[in-house]
Amino acid sequence: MIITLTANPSLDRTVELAGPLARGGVQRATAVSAQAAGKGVNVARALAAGGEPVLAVLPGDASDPVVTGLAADGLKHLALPIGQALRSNITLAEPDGTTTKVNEPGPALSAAQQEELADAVLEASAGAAWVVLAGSLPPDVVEDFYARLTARIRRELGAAAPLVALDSSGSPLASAFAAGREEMPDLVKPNSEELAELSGVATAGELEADPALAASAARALVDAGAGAVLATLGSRGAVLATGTGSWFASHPPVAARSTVGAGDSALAGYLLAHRAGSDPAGCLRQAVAHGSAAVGLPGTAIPSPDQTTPAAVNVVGI
Ligand SMILES: O=P(O)(O)OC[C@@]1(O)O[C@H](CO)[C@@H](O)[C@@H]1O
Repeated sequence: MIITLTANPSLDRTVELAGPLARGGVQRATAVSAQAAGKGVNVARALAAGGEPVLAVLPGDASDPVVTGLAADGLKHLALPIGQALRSNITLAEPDGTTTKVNEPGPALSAAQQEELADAVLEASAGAAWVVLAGSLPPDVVEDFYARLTARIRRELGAAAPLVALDSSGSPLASAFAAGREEMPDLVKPNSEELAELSGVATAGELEADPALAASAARALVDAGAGAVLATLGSRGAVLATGTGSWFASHPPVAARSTVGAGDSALAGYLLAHRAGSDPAGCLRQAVAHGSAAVGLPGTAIPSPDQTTPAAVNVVGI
């Protein structure tokens, strides 16, 4: 069983354009779609598609389109009413697969609502294999929310505490590394921009162009206390650093339709392989297979394992 927390869920609206995005112009959409989403929700969808029992925890009223969407899709979830509408995030998808995203800040959560959300995750997590803390934090949520929740899960659940995976950005991610080693995630999944920001050694472009540099930045985060670092490098693939080594994996190019949800799919692929008992290189292989498959799907669509091609992934020690 895996629990996901999406502190700032969204209704992802995808607008498909007939041609390249024209800034300042008026363009007609060729298709629109909407899906209940947010990073933890996407991870939960991919896990469920892989046969893993999941519970997606999120704030949201029962009548909110995100929550009704999850119910309609049959994804097991626990939504805590907040008396406010969740956000809509817009993806503008161009025919060549370029995606431009505009994410709203989301509704502010009061201190009591933050506490309720943390309590719900704690309660659901007892005995789970993993808890995935994912995405941005809504306005007014303390920036070290994830670090505090990690510490609380370990302190209060002791031997029944799940492993903790963190996929966030900006200060919620940075504060996990500012915290003590006992608050560090067992797995952290930065993209190249987040790895660049955290490590301060290079730009995102430099890390994507040089997997050895990305691996050394990831290893530095393991040295700082993270259990493992799965860093996705866009179309280049991903690197994994753990206490026992580091690896780089790449996939032959895919015809890109939308990169939205690719990182979430990669994290889910890693977790599915980990649950199946794979070694680190095997987990990385499935992460890249899932991420690549997601890129070939429209909007925020999330792949199932039979849509992935792990045999096509090349994994090397780095
Ligand atoms: O604003 P955040 O929480 O950082 O990211 C939210 C989001 O962009 O992440 C998912 C893709 O990873 C989308 O479903 C969603 O719209």
